[in-house]
Amino acid sequence: MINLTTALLSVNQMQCADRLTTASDLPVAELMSNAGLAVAQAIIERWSMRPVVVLCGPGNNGGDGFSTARHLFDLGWSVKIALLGAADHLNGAPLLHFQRWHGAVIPFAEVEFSGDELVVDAIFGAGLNRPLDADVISILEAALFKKLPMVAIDVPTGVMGDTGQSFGAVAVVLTVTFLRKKPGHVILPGRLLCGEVVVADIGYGQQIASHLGLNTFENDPLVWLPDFPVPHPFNNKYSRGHALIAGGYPVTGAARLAALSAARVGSGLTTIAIPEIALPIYGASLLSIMLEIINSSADIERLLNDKRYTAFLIGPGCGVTPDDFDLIRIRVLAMLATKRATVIDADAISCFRDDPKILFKAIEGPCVITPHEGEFSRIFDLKGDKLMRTRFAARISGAVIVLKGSDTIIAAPDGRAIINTNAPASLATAGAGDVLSGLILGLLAQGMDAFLASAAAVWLHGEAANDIGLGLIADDLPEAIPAILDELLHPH
Ligand SMILES: NC(=O)C1=CN([C@@H]2O[C@H](COP(=O)(O)OP(=O)(O)OC[C@H]3O[C@@H](n4cnc5c(N)ncnc54)[C@H](OP(=O)(O)O)[C@@H]3O)[C@@H](O)[C@H]2O)[C@H](O)CC1
Ligand SMILES: [K+]
Repeated sequence: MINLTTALLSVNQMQCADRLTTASDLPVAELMSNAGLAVAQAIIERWSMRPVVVLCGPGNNGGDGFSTARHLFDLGWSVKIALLGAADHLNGAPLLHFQRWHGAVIPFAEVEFSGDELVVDAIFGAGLNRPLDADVISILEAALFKKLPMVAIDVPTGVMGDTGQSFGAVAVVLTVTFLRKKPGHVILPGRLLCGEVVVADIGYGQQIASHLGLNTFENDPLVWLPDFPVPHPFNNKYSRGHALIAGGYPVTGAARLAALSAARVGSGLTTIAIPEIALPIYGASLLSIMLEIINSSADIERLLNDKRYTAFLIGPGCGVTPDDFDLIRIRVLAMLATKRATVIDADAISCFRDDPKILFKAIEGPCVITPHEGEFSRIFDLKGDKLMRTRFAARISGAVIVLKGSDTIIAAPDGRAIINTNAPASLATAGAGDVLSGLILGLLAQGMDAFLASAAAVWLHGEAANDIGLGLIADDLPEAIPAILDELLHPH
């Protein structure tokens, strides 16, 4: 069972949490009061007292706003409420909190932000279900134009909680959400629009998380560290697996980067299978990485039948010309036929563009496919948000899908998904993808579960890039892995 600490809540799961909680012990109005107190708390921890305007919508998000306004007012702050729509449309808990408010209330149309120095966005939250109307967009843009810091309740108005997509949202400084983050807090552009995210427990109780069927997580060692292969005294180089990479020619750097990465992340042995013509190039630059010459399909068969190889990688540097396609496809299918862990990257993905079903049908063992958006669209004809597309691709292919980007998503065929948030923009550089596929290969070679190995590799990849900083080139990444592993496995 994956640690639920970094689990993300869908809008439905949030509503389920509300129902489970209000059915048992806490009425919605009290949850709402606690929500307002949490928002007020987060504000006073970050800003000195100043005039605040709370923009309130017609539903429970607005209700949180009324409650926030009252808590700030009770602390001596100067607060006014701007209400979208008519007060007599309010009902339930929002109405109750509106009735407890005795300060100024102005209609949205009269908001000018004159004298205001802080804006609380309590217009729409989890209930957003369509693009914003012009009056809402203009008020948000007016606040932005006046450079007023904004605090969003639950999510910035206009951000879809389940997907991170924006329908007219503007960036806020701070977002206060409840019980757990939503996917919209970590997937782009939502992540960038939310600013700092504070998660408050407003009375749900942590045990409720285990009743919500949570299957989406923010990437963090908490999710996969228990399954991470750690060297131990009884290890020998054979017990730590043997990674095999199909080496390209004349593009040889990709496979070498992948091999170094697999070795650095702990694969006991790492071999690159290369055509004889490439021997001088590979041989001149590699020491601990071994080489196998393959000049015929019989050579490949011999290698793949050797059970000592525990995981395969094909794709980096394969070279995409039509006559290459057939050879690459044959090799991919031969690797998959062994049912041993296989990573399929780059051109080994693209070469199935004409008939992806051939690839999907051959996937019976642990398999990880690592496309960027372009390669993804060559084998998956899917529309919709990134999280849904990655999940669906995993389900129809039977592979773990690593859809790369600043918000890489790792999805398993069983529906679980992990969203990565540590990757710096400097990773958009040639060869970084080869390093990532090598890291995944190295962990698979040691027997790690394909889904968790992919998440761990994506996280290590981002951490290494953060350690290196600007000016990063892919060549630096494998050498940065030991320090990350040391920090991860031997925290100081
Ligand atoms: N126990 C609880 O429920 C708690 C909830 N919390 C807060 O509640 C919000 C979610 O509240 P909800 O009422 O479900 O939805 P919103 O307040 O986000 O939106 C209200 C309604 O507005 C309509 N809507 C949606 N999108 C738009 C739009 N673009 N333009 C205009 N109107 C829109 C929609 O109603 P319709 O009938 O018009 O479809 C929404 O229902 C959650 O975010 C939390 O902040 C508390 O935090 C905890 C307790
Ligand atoms: K909001």
